[in-house]
Amino acid sequence: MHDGSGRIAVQNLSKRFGSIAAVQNLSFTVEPGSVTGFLGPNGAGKTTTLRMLLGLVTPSAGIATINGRPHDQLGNPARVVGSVLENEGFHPRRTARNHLLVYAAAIGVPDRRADEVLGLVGLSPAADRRAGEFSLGMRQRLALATALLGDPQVLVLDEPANGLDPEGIAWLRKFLRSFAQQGRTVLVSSHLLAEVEQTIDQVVIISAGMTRYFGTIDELRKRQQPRVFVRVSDAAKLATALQEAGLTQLESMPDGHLAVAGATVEQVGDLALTTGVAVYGMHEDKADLEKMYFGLTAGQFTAQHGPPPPPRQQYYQQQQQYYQQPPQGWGGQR
Ligand SMILES: Nc1ncnc2c1ncn2[C@@H]1O[C@H](COP(=O)(O)OP(=O)(O)OP(=O)(O)O)[C@@H](O)[C@H]1O
Repeated sequence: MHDGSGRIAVQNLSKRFGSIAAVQNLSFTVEPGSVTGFLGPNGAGKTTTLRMLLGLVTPSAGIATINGRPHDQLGNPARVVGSVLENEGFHPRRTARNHLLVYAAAIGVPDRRADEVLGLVGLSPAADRRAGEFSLGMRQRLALATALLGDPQVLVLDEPANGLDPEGIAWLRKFLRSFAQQGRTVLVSSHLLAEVEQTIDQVVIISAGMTRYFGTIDELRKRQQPRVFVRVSDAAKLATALQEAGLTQLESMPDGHLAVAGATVEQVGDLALTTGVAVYGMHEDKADLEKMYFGLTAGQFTAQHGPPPPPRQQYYQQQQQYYQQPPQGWGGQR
């Protein structure tokens, strides 16, 4: 049987659909008590990965486990993991409560659980309305209620904020956090960092089916370096002075600015003054998580067809420093 840990482990997971490498050697873990974001642009392989985790797609290589077991070895999986995937279908003429009663019977939980989960997702007032009349946001809540029927230890949600209004998103955020605070596990996919940034503790970022970053969101924030952009009378002279002062991460921008990473405007201004170059303009580019996410996932479509052209290539390579190798010690491929 499974180990009851609430841990999700994805190890060297790959999936090919003919010539398309949808997922390539992906590895990450999701621990209980946390909300983990699973981020990547459209077509990055998120849904395919989640479907492999949930036993709906067979991996070409590698293994995805929940509680130490692949999905098909979980016994009564609805008691362990609840999931909401894209395009969940509901019988349009069935009421929300009836829909839940059918599922409750299928997984062997008492009927009263249907009303409990309707309450949990804020759908009690709509219990007797037909699902066909529901808005997209209400359907998302009903799908979540269905996932919660078995009182699972683990929740896996694919783009759950789709169709939710700002109030719905705020509600979902609070719900997922309190679910995780009970020592449960939440893995939530999105293609928008901003949508999940305030909800998640951990993040797995993928692009073109490969892991680009795996770690805490705080660590990701810390890795960002603000840059100072300066336009001067003699950029080469200032660059030499900056390097001598230990500020070596420099880049000449196409618009003539010199970008200096890890420096303050005061440092750059003072150095320009002592070096004797005139400053025509200067601004600081504050650390921006969204920009960094974009940098990590940029090139998804160019990477497979040769290197992207400069200056993007330069930027892309810079971002590689943020790439964090998955933890060592994974088992081999299955
Ligand atoms: N059943 C399938 N047959 C063929 N190709 C597939 C199949 N499912 C997914 N793919 C391809 O695998 C790649 C990854 O798709 P996937 O749906 O996993 O990405 P995603 O990150 O979930 O994207 P989105 O955010 O748009 O939902 C895409 O190129 C997609 O076209």
